[in-house]
Amino acid sequence: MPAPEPSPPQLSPPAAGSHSGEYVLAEAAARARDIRAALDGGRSPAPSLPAPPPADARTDVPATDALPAEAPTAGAGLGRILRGPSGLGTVGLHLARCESASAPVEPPAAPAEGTPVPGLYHHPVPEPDPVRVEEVSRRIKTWALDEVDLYPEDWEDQFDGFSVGRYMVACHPDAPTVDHLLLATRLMVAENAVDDCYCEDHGGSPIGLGGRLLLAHTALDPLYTTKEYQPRWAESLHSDAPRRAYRSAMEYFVRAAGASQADRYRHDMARLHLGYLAEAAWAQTDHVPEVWEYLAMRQFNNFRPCPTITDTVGGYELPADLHATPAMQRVIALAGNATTIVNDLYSYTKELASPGHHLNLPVVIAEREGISDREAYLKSVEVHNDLMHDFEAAAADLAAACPVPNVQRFLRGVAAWVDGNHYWHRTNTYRYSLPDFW
Ligand SMILES: CC(C)=CCC/C(C)=C(\C)COP(=O)(O)OP(=O)(O)O
Ligand SMILES: [Mg+2]
Repeated sequence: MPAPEPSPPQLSPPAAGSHSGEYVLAEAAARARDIRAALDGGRSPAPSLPAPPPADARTDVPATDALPAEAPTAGAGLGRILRGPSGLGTVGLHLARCESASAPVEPPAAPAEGTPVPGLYHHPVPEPDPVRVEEVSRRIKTWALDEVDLYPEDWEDQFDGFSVGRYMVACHPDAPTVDHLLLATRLMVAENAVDDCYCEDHGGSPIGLGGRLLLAHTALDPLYTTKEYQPRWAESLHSDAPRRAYRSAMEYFVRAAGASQADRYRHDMARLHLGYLAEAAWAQTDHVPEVWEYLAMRQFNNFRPCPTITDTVGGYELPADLHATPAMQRVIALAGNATTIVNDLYSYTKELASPGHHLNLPVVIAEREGISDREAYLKSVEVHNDLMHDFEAAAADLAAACPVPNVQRFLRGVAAWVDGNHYWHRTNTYRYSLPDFW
């Protein structure tokens, strides 16, 4: 008979009348501090990155600026929490700004094109640092071509048109270096390679998707098996572009991330793959889900894995216990959902023009609620706006309840990702155009 398990540490119940969410957060914060202290004597180190590549004057380009001081539509208190403090004497509170103090000031980038969806609640961001954008764009292309053989020559225009460098620089204004930005950029490219090649317009299909996704997932979450079968699995990771991209991007990420950050990412990617499978199952049977069912699918088939790496890309770590609290999970889910409905709105005309019956929120609302395409689109804008307001309120509540610096910084990082994601969709006129509804 196995020895009895030691009983888990008992948490004393919250004092009568105390707020249970705050109690959970305070306990989690204290436990995270204890764990951290036990592991490293109380320091809160940034995970180290792989050795830098050969000297290159622009490899570690510091940020020239962080987040906008105040979003025009947010109240001053909320804006301060989500976007960081502003005003005299606050420069030192922006981590990215600290490093840039002695850097040459770059001329502001020319404003990018693109019109925001009318009535969409969003926060404009400063033009991403053009020096960083150029460097990330150059290095990601070298990685795609030389390290993972990602695409044939005739896809080059689409790769360039995706503008992934601009995307990631806009979404991670507090990344300390270009090496940190590349962690996010490789993963973003790999995630899109899987979506395009397995699910969508570059040879994707719902048929057989489950098997393909599961095998690709092992590039993130390795197979542990017997000596006889291990080598066949290892070879398989080089056998197509999506798997080569996942494997390599994850290798870089794991070297930079803490163990719980890597595991957080694996969990978020399993969620994403589950969402792809539901979408594919509905496509196979031509099923149009109810609106709430569509929203549930889209909570999984979602940008979530991108904002949740904000701490690794920022060079710090949100402890697992704090990430796992219900309040933080709610903030993350609302942020992910808002960013993903932004995609449904900006990619609406592209998806209408694509083969098959592509589901997005306006399409599902029009069909399920029997209203016009225009009314459904405008209703989808309202759904997005409600999600954004709920995200901001939940983030502000959490920031007030849990004044732990890494929590505050993580919340600012998620908000920055939300804003950068909107910026990228708005300005990516190569890929997206708005419908004629106004
Ligand atoms: C980058 C990442 C984790 C993406 C996962 C899910 C995904 C592909 C989206 C949220 C984008 O949606 P969609 O497939 O509709 O993309 P496009 O509209 O084709 O840009
Ligand atoms: Mg879309």
